[in-house]
Amino acid sequence: MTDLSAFIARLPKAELHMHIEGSLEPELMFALARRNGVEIPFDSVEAVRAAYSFSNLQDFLDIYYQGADVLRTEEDFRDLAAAYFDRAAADGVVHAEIFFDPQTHTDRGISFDVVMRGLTAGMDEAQARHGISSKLILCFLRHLDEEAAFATLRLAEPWLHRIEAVGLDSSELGHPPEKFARVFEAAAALGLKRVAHAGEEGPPEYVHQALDLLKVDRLDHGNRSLEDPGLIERLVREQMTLTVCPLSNLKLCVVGDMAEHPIDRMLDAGLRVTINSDDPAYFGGYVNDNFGAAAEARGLDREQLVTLARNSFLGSFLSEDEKAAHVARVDSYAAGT
Ligand SMILES: Nc1ncnc2[nH]cnc12
Ligand SMILES: [Zn+2]
Repeated sequence: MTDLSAFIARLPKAELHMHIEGSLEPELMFALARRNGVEIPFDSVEAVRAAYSFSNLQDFLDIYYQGADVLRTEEDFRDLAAAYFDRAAADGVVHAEIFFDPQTHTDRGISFDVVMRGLTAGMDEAQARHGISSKLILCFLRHLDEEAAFATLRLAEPWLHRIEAVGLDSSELGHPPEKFARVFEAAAALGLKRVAHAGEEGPPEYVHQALDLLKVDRLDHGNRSLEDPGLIERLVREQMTLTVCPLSNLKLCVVGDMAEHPIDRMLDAGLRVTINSDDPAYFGGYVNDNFGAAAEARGLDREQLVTLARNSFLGSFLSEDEKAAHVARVDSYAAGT
């Protein structure tokens, strides 16, 4: 282990952009397929991994939604969450705000309550076993319509005590944030915070819409904001947190090579950027792999890594006191190493 990867390994951090369905490792996919008697179109774990070669977001989404079909019972969702939290704990994650895609499940006849009971059981166990705190972000699938998003929001109402925010994910191009402005307004009225994927494949205009129409508290990805200097200035001025996902960007061809990743340009511009894993089972790495890959390719130093870790808490939905306590832990770790 290099000095830098040892430093990353124990750096306290929060993860703010991780789709729980995207943490389904092929081994668990096979175990759940067997347990539930579900056919999957692969012979082996190796064959699954070999199929994970994508040329854009849609390529990935097609296989990601197919993989989620093995998730059927409350226990499956609990096992999925438990596996993620065990792995995250090993990476020094002390707080996670995780996405889930209820429509992927309710559209297959799995009830919203089954998903919620399973995920929240996994979250509560992670708190007890590892001391990891966590929050849930309900994502609407943007390739579906506004009415379906409203129906999902209604299903969430009995669970608002366990849901922190709503998000927007799936196929970005052709599905601008404006399509969901009224749903996000209704979510805000219910007291939910708001985030949205924007500027991953979509143009800077989608980032403007996420800010102006969805009134997001945090921006997921946001890479293409760099094409619009006025937008960068605004994001810096508003101290908007961007949840950047380097290995995802590489695997989905948002960047051609990690050596071209803009993470250091974003930091230099004064953007409040964080590093996250997005869909770790599909993109070849958990959060520390993402820190390591970006640090190596872009020559990030300890000070930049500490800024990224501080940002992960500052950009979280923890209380101001909790944020301050975590930031103090990051600073004392940095001072002691
Ligand atoms: N990177 C990503 N972008 C959009 N939707 C997603 N769903 C899971 N991962 C995603
Ligand atoms: Zn994502």
